[in-house]
Amino acid sequence: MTTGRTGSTRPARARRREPFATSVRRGVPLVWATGAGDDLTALLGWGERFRATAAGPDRFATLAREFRRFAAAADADPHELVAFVTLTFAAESAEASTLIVPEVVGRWAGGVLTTAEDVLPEPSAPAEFEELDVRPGQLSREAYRRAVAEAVRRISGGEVAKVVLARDLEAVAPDPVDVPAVVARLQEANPEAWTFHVDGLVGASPELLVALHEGRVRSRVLAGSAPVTGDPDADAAAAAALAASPKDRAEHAFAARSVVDPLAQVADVTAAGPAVLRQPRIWHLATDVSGTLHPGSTLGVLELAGLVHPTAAVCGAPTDVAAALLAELEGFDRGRYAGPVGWVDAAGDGEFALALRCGQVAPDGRSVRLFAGGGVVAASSPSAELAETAQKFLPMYEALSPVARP
Ligand SMILES: C=C(O[C@H]1C=CC=C(C(=O)O)[C@@H]1O)C(=O)O
Repeated sequence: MTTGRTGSTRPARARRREPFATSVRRGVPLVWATGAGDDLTALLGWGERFRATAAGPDRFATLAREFRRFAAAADADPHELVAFVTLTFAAESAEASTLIVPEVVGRWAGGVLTTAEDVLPEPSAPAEFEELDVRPGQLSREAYRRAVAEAVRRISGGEVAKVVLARDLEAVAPDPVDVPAVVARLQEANPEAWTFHVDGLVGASPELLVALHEGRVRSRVLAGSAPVTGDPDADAAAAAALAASPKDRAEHAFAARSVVDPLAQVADVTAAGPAVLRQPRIWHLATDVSGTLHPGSTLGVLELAGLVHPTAAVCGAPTDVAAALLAELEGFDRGRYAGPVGWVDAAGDGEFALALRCGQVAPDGRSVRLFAGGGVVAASSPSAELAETAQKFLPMYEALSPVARP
């Protein structure tokens, strides 16, 4: 399904020197942001010039085709014509995978917001502090523990090697959630992550599914976790234990292979890792993958995302068995959680994160469904996985309720 019109992109002409937190308060923009301080860069979008939605196994190809069709009719510099995209985790999801070309694109860098047109809304005033009421989601804590125990049994029986199991929470607000404030807090607290807001999906993911820039491919694969507590000695010990943990290294190896193998079919890639990566609330094992698309390749970043999704960081191994098992054991629709989220331009370049550490804001803005999951392998324990998911809810929880951080 598509709506919208075509037109041409005018040269950049409006520049505003203002904090990122002010730029995101101009209406409720589409957001893709990463970096700290002077290195913070963001792509922002206002309004809707074109929207395409898709479902099912062909959702990647459908959105890529619809965007190409739109771009072909638009008289624009391919690198200036940008779409924000969120795709569902599962082909069977009842939710839509959505691609939005904004009316106005903004680029925030070096303290300056640059837009092609000087038509932005004035920044809104922040909402009053409001504590959200966090309620159980569709999979209770006890049900999650049971699901992990059952997954370990199935792994021991040889049915599957790894499966990633998630649970959800419902954060309910008396007034509509102040999404710009949530975005600004997520970005400030998680500068190494990719902060996003696309079609009500908001979060800060530390995991880059795939990026493509003029033939150069990048990915950051994460799997294997330990909590960051703020105590330097305990944190150093946790990082060392994570780096040496056979359970986490096994969990990570599945994820790294699930990205490197498909990318190697279309690009010359090398992988560096795993290294221990510190996020504000959690350590991860991380492998950075980089390379160059094979000569003559016409693949864009959306097609690359479709090629690697779902990786074993969010699904498991073997992929098809793990996908069926997680659907059976979780028993809920993940929607866009753990699906690709990011942006693409009309040249096919762009960046996609895995939608982790995120929530889906309800259409009335009064609730946010939060998700977190963990990779289960033979040596996993239900209580440890439950604790790990609790740790992974923290970035969203802290951004929704502005509590002091250590
Ligand atoms: C599935 C999630 O995390 C993935 C990414 C990093 C580490 C993970 C882990 O250690 O289990 C997961 O594979 C999530 O945050 O919901």
